[in-house]
Amino acid sequence: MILELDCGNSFIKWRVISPGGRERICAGIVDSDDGLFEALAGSGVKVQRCRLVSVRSDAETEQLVTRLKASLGVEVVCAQSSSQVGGVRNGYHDYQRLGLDRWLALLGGYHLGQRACLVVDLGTAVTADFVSADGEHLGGFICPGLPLMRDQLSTHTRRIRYDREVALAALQELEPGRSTAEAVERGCLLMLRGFVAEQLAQARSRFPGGFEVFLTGGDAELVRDAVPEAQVVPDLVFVGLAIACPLS
Ligand SMILES: Nc1ncnc2c1ncn2[C@@H]1O[C@H](COP(=O)(O)OP(=O)(O)OP(=O)(O)O)[C@@H](O)[C@H]1O
Ligand SMILES: CC(C)(CO)[C@@H](O)C(=O)NCCC(=O)O
Ligand SMILES: [K+]
Repeated sequence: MILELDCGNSFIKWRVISPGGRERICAGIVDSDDGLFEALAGSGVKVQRCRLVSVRSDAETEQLVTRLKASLGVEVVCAQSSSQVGGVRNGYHDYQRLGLDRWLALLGGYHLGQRACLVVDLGTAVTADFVSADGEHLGGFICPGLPLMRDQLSTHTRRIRYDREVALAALQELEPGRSTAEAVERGCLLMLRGFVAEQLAQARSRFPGGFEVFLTGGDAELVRDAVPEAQVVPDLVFVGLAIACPLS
């Protein structure tokens, strides 16, 4: 079995796939390293190999890798920055600065789409990246994701306060809010949808020959009806991880 990890700023997404990579055995989302080891122990699967991508600090990533090696007794392969992989060329001036989750998601998108693509990842941060039909990464955009937008509002104002359950209910529709929770939750979601719509408009003018749109990340579902033509691929980073870190 192969254990795959996507270590983001807020959560670790994990999954276990069959040795050939065709079958997904189990998967989950945890909010800490401890949570990961608990979930793995609970799943009862025997892991033989492990690969991961992390956008955490080098120290945090090394700590997790050390613990994985010790507790599972396996080698751990970490995705690394690269200027070129799988027919895609990194578009950053300094390719090492491009977030590895973005790099893998766009490798995955280009691999699945086989033509120009727009990849939008909606997590703690929201990112959009453009890849041309011939595999040139044209760069992208980063903005705060929904969790950061709402936290900033409540941190920097005195009267914006409401609890999490009210927030979830507020997103059932997008009429102008009649409570603080509705006004903030819907306002932030409209900002996200506006961002995604703008990326789509940019892709249309950049790629007149057509393109694929991929949505991924924990909040992808919240914007999907703003982009009916998009494919929602929750595991897109893992598609790219398999390309960047093939296990022989
Ligand atoms: N089961 C879940 N557990 C946690 N968050 C979830 C879950 N399902 C959906 N989400 C949403 O996913 C968002 C987090 O997205 P995601 O897990 O893609 O990124 P992240 O790890 O926080 O950050 P990064 O962008 O650095 O990967 C949260 O805002 C939350 O609303
Ligand atoms: C933007 C995030 C936080 C998204 O997870 C990550 O890709 C990252 O830390 N990137 C580094 C900065 C950059 O991509 O330019
Ligand atoms: K991510």
